[in-house]
Amino acid sequence: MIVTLTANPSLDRTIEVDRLRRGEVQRAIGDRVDPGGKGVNVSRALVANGHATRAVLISGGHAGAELLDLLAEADVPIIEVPVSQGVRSNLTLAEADGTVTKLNESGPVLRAEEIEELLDAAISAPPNYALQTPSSSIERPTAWIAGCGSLPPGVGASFYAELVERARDAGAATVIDTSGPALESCLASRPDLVKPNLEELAEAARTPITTMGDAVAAAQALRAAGAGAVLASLGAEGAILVDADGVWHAKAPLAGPLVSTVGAGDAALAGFLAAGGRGPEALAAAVAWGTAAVTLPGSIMPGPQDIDLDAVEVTRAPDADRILNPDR
Ligand SMILES: O=P(O)(O)OC[C@@]1(O)O[C@H](CO)[C@@H](O)[C@@H]1O
Repeated sequence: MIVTLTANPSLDRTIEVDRLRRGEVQRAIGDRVDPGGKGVNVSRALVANGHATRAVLISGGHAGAELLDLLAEADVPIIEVPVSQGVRSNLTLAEADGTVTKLNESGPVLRAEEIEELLDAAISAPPNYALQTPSSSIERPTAWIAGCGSLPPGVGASFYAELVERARDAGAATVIDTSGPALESCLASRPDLVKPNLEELAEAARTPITTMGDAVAAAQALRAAGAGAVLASLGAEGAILVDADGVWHAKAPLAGPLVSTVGAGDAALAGFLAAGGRGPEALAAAVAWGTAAVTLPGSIMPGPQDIDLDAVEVTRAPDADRILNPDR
């Protein structure tokens, strides 16, 4: 059982244009709305692949109501914490050449009691979630709690550190996927895993990253600061896993044209957790799920029909001199 916590979920609206021309009135050539927020996406990907999950998220306002409807349609089990201000809407402008411009609102201001309820919901929601199958009821204790995404206004940077400590007391492993001060301040609480992208990794380690060697050194710096393992997504270069056993790199070719990178990191994290949450097999799954996600529109999460584990190449001790390009 994997519980995700999204303190700042969103209604993700994608508008497709041929080419974005700033300052002009343009007609969309396509549009779509997806449920959004990083933890929400992780749960959506898990559901799409038949894994037990619960998405803990705030709810409120018109966007929040639409978000809940979309999650119900997708059969994503949720635990909602109603808050006084409305859930945000985020906008993606997708151009025909694959360029994506994303405009994320800051989100509702949360009150102290709402923040406390959110933490409580994540920790106490699912001690023994019973998954019903036709013949039996399988007990699934919470294996992982995934704290994902930005923190809305009013939520202090120590939110994820608090989550990690409470989860540890409750016997669950934790992964944190966030950026900036929220990422930096959770490290001292020793999360089992953090999942930065290249930019977030460079920011947290306070070092520019140009090569694979730089990325590995930055991941090692995050481990030295307290993270048990670092799963860093590297765009077209796949991902690296740096843990107590060493360094692995995994990469896969795209099975079709690149359509949207939005949510690909979330799909990768879902794949990693679904495959056990540690070691090279989980890294391979992360890259297979993330690579599948970028060939799908908006933030559609890949299902088994999209994911090709056999296409992933995993190597130990990757070439340190390899130049990394964050763009796919
Ligand atoms: O503003 P945050 O919380 O950092 O990111 C939010 C977000 O960009 O992340 C998801 C993709 O990873 C989207 O569904 C959502 O709009």
